[in-house]
Amino acid sequence: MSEALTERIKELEAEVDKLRSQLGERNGAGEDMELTPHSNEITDCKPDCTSSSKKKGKKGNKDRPLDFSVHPRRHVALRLAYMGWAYQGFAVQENTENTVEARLFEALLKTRLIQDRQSSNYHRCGRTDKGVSAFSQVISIDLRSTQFCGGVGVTLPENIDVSTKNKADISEFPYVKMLNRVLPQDIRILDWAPVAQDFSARFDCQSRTYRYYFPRGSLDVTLMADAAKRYEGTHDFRNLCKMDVGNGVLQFQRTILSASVKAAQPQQDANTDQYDLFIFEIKGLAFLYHQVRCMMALLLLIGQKLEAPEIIDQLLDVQNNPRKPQYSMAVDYPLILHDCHFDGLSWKQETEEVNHILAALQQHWTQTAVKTHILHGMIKALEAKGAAPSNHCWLVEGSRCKSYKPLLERPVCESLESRIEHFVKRGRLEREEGQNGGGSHVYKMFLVGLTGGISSGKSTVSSMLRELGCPVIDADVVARKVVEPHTPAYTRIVYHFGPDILLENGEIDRQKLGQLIFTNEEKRKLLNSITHPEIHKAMLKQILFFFLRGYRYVVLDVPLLFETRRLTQFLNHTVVVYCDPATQLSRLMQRDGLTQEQAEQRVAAQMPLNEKRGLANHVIENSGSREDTHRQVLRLHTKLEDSMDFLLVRVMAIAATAGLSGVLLYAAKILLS
Ligand SMILES: CC(C)(COP(=O)(O)OP(=O)(O)OC[C@H]1O[C@@H](n2cnc3c(N)ncnc32)[C@H](O)[C@@H]1O)[C@@H](O)C(=O)NCCC(=O)NCCS
Ligand SMILES: Nc1ncnc2c1ncn2[C@@H]1O[C@H](COP(=O)(O)OP(=O)(O)OP(=O)(O)O)[C@@H](O)[C@H]1O
Repeated sequence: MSEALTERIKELEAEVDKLRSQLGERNGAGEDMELTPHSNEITDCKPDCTSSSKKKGKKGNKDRPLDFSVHPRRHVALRLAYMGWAYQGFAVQENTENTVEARLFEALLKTRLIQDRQSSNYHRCGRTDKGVSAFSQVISIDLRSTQFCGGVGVTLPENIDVSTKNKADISEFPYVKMLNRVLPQDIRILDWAPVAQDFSARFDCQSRTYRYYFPRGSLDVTLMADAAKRYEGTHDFRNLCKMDVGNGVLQFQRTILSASVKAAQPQQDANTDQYDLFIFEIKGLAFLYHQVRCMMALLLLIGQKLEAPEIIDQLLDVQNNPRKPQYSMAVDYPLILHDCHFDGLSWKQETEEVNHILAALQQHWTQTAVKTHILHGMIKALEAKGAAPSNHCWLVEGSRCKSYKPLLERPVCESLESRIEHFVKRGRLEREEGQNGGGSHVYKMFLVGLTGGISSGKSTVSSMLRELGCPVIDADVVARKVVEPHTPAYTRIVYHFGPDILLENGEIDRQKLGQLIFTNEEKRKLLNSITHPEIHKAMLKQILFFFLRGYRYVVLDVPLLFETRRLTQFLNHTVVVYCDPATQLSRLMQRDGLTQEQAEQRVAAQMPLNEKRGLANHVIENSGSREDTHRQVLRLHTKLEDSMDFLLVRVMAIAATAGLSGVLLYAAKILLS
């Protein structure tokens, strides 16, 4: 009886072990679970935080609201490394929570380095797809700072007297340490750099380097290395990428600065062991969708001697081979965004943190290398028993046909022209006839007007759109710029409203001017007649700037859109942010510290919100929660991305012939006439 019981216990223990190991595997990056577990504690780390002070200060801090408006902000670049294997890609997506960016923002919020994503002035250097890793992804963002004495990238709080603050040489928040404490182990911040306010990780990146790792197998790596050189230079890569015409990509020329195939361990070059690892390394200014994986697929075919190296030249020759042959690209997991190059950034490392990261990587490497060698030992043992090693290349997606069909004899994908035709038919592209009969294509661009009543939530909505990557021009911000001292509008305002309207430092006293114009229609009209032409001119310059940078649409956040009507003729979409009158009034009083009478005067200075609602073709109802508004903004964003009702702004075509000044002249004529 007791023997049977012991036997049964053993069986159950074995079962438990089995289930445990299955659970480990199902957790995706199972190896990570065995690493030092990450702490979830820190929420409000002070610059001098140590583990003991952290423990003391933690309790009670967690849910205490933090007034971000009394802290300096600092525009910084953060460099991060991640193992992308367990993630659905870098950028946030609507249909999954499992992205690197989602984890990153959770950490930024948890550490209270940002108030929310919308107001964080965030840009990323590149997107990496599902399964792709990065050693040097760079983002730019505004973080809370300790620097009341200013410094590179620092913006001091507006509504507190910084002269009362301690300006001694106080150290900055330990950004790297703070974030790494709350990030998952497979995402690490490496270092940070203070950057100028206008720095953008997206637009200021000089070049990007990708690496693709692969074992030698039965590949002829020397042939691959020679072939890789053929990628260098500026070529049309339409046959070596996924053509993303639907997202406005019509130009497939890209410049590759260098391309090489080399042994991962230099001394292995001379060996012939099929288990040695090699790297395809490629540096370019910018890359097309799936470009590196297509380039690697071709190299793998060449390495297997299924194609000659000349196939690269043939596929880059789009005159003779205008359509991409059907082929599978290389798999995702060996690809890594190895480096993003920026000029003149002064990266700051936190030594202790780098040591931690290194130790964690060594631990991870040990586990993985040991597993690799266990597998290697098994393979070798089977080979020694006479098993025939497979010549199969495991790095290409999809199944493999028994007999190889050369690329140039395969069925081809749709041509670029027919893809463009498809989108022309759907109204997303327009054909431009050239003077000598030749046709070119202009991607249609459009303007979206976002408006509402005072304090109805325009800025709230426009921040959400910005966060989704939409370019937004805020008329209130522009209105402040155009009345800075010594601008033409400033001079005219002082002339008409008198020097009493100025603060001691010579700037316009906005509160005083507000009191004057919101209680007097004539004065309001006078101010509008001075400021509005200047505001429209400045906005126009920004619109062109965005279009010339390749944006397909721009959102104009203009409170008086329907009152002035000057811009409405150029808009394809108008969006009104609505909220019920009582909510609008109470939010306005609360935000601006106004009496009910003052708030009512300001509301009355504008077209009734109900009327505006009737004039718009999209309405965002913002009387409820921010989450509710966010859901509506996501839907609006999808509509804009898919929009087919375009107003063609032909500035790009004109820019090509007349240059930017020509464009400005042309557009100014339209907008300011
Ligand atoms: C009157 C001024 C100095 C008050 O400045 P203040 O910093 O207090 O407010 P801010 O500029 O942030 O505007 C807040 C809101 O007031 C409303 N508002 C602003 N100007 C006007 C106006 N002329 N008529 C009706 N509503 C206005 C808008 O809803 C705006 O979003 C300033 O608004 C101004 O210069 N207005 C004239 C320029 C203008 O029309 N701006 C609106 C953008 S087109
Ligand atoms: N859904 C919401 N729930 C709670 N508060 C909100 C919501 N939407 C906006 N607010 C708050 O209402 C106030 C007005 O919002 P916001 O500044 O976005 O309005 P606006 O239309 O841009 O104002 P203005 O016309 O003055 O520029 C702000 O204090 C904002 O934080």
